Amino acid sequence: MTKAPVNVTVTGAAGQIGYALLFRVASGQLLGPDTPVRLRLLEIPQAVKAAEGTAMELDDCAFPLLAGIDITDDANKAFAGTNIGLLVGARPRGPGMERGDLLEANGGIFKPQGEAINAGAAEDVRVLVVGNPANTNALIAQAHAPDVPASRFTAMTRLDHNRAQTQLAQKLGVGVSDIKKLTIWGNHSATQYPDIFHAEVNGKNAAESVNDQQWLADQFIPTVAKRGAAIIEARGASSAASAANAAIDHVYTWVNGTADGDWTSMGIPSDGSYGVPEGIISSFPVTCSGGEYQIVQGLEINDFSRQRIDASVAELVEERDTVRKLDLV
Ligand SMILES: NC(=O)c1ccc[n+]([C@@H]2O[C@H](COP(=O)([O-])OP(=O)(O)OC[C@H]3O[C@@H](n4cnc5c(N)ncnc54)[C@H](O)[C@@H]3O)[C@@H](O)[C@H]2O)c1
Ligand SMILES: O=C(O)C[C@H](O)C(=O)O
Repeated sequence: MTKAPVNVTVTGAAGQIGYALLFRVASGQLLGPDTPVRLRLLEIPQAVKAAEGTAMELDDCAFPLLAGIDITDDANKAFAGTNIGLLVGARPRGPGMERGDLLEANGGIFKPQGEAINAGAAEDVRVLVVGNPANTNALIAQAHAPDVPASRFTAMTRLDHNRAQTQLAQKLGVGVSDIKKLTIWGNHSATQYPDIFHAEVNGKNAAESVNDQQWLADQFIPTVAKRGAAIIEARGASSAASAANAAIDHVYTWVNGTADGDWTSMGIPSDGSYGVPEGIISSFPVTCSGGEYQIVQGLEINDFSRQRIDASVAELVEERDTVRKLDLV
């Protein structure tokens, strides 16, 4: 190892996604084969032992890039000096819980984690929130880290992006890498809008190649938007390996850049582009370069897309207003 290790904090490390994620981070897939990592695992006290078990397994892999593992139930220790924060641990929706209850319960997690990031993270810290409701949890954390640039707080819609890519490739009988410039707009929820109007399939416009408005409206969009629920129904548990894979993709692309002639989807604080109210964390098409992302500008939004983007953004505004009333942002 010649480079200094990058500190990667993973919350909810003993959970399902944590188990699918940590080995890939430690093997170099998050940051590349030349970058050593030091893992910081944050768990609630009852799950620290399970996290220790995972750490034993990580040790047993003898990953050359793994410079060390710290395990704690203290957010301040977990985020001290961290460069990359993967915020996976969240409170799942329980029986009889309303959306507002869920947001309040998650406020109890993401507020102190935002404060801990503000207090001690490295200057270049980059945060990905995976734990649901991811966009608004990211907003809560960001609101409590006033000294960190807001742009460093992102929410995961890469899983939705990857899902859309495969659905479209299967419809057209092409490979996933033949598809470029897909966009997920809005919230990581059933209101999200997967947009193929600017996507390209082997250089041709995807919507024109599909040429099937009914498939788009009645199959493609609901399949992508409700895929999480379909996985829960089929597995009896929410997506874990695919979510971990998307987290790896999100950070890898953010740090290493998008390919020429392509873009990706990230939940990021809106700068007002495309009529999305400033400050809410909404998914946009972005290009990445030099460790920074930029919203793709100048896309023409047709009426079909406008309605759907507006509906998902309205849900995000409602979530923001709920957490505002709870004094969480
Ligand atoms: N954005 C996405 O695309 C996406 C996709 C799949 C799942 N998710 C979400 O990711 C989250 C995690 O999923 P999972 O399957 O790993 O759940 P899980 O229940 O298996 O694991 C969650 C872990 O978080 C821990 N945890 C709870 N509160 C914590 C806190 N304050 N600090 C640290 N750890 C804490 C729990 O002890 C548990 O080990 C869920 O909210 C899920 O809905 C998001
Ligand atoms: O955990 C969930 O509710 C679903 C998850 O966000 C997913 O998209 O698979």
